[in-house]
Amino acid sequence: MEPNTEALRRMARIAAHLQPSSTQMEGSSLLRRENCRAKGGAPGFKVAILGAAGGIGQPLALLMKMNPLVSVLHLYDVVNTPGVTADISHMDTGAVVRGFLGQPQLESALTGMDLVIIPAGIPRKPGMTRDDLFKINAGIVQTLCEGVAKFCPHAIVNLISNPVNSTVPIAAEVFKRAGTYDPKRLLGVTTLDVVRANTFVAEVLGVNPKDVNVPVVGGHSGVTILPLLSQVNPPCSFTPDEISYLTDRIQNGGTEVVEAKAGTGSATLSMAFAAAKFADTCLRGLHGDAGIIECSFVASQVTELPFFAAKVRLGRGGAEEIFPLGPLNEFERVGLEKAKKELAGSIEKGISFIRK
Ligand SMILES: NC(=O)c1ccc[n+]([C@@H]2O[C@H](COP(=O)([O-])OP(=O)(O)OC[C@H]3O[C@@H](n4cnc5c(N)ncnc54)[C@H](O)[C@@H]3O)[C@@H](O)[C@H]2O)c1
Ligand SMILES: O=C(O)C[C@H](O)C(=O)O
Repeated sequence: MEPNTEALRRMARIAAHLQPSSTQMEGSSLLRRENCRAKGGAPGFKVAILGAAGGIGQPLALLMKMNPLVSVLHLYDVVNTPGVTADISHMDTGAVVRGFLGQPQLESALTGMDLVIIPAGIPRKPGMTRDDLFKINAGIVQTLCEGVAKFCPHAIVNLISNPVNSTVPIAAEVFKRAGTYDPKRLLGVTTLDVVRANTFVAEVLGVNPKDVNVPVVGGHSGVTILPLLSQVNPPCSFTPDEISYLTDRIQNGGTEVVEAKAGTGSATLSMAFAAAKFADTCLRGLHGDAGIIECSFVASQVTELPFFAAKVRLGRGGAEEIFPLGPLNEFERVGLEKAKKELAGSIEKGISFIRK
């Protein structure tokens, strides 16, 4: 390559990196940037985290910065993103990190994104249910999803904010109203239930959790969290006492953490791990990898309810296939009826929040 061609390319790369959105909160580092030869952007996907300065958002940002499938990472919050962005951006991995602060910067945060992960909203304190978060989080999710509909309508959305059983229907209604709804691209994140189930089942079996896969269906709250212990992979059996212990522990894993944190929040680190795992499966699906299957709370016809968590196959279009629940034992059939009863109310509450 001619030396002057390489110099021109370098200048172009620097100019591209110094576009307005990348400098919004970084004025003081501009001079130092101008001395850089180039800022290499790896090929890959563009990912935004909304709520990036929070308990989940920060470790999730760290994990997404480590993901080789991510080329650009946008960190948006209503507080503290300058510090989080400066910190994460020093990691020597390929993804270019940009920070965005407050509603006026939501457009820049979202434009061009392939995947939007939403952990924005308040967490539980001891004694609260996830539904107690509805009052505040419903409005936050509505506003952010209105932004997604406007600025990156084709992005895949991973919704973490609780109560997931209601916030996913809220997001669906926002997208329908905007005319951008694609049910395959809206995924409620229930991976933490699977991560917990794998961990607790592995403890009982005395094996490595990496070698265990427990399908968890239904929703993400109390009895709606339905682990299918009859379908554990690799196949195994449990005593009635083990089934009762495991079901209870998986359904109440969130509360276990809320109580242990004693008023300072809910699961953040294990959740960031679970969210990063789920986001990675979505990106691998977008990338065209085959056989990517995870549980997620999605629009579905697996039951008579409009939304249900089940195993889904992730592909270029998002949740491209939703698998039936498979054969359930009597204990699971009873659990399914309880789950559906509670889920119906939570879904309706989310839908009517937007349709009101
Ligand atoms: N789906 C799951 O499995 C799961 C697991 C754990 C927690 N959660 C939920 O995730 C949410 C976040 O939990 P956390 O522990 O990170 O809480 P947190 O309070 O530590 O962080 C939330 C962040 O959201 C930000 N935020 C608030 N309003 C916003 C807005 N309009 N736009 C952008 N950002 C905004 C806050 O500034 C804060 O930084 C809670 O609702 C919690 O219940 C879900
Ligand atoms: O329990 C919570 O409130 C947070 C989250 O939903 C969890 O399962 O840890």
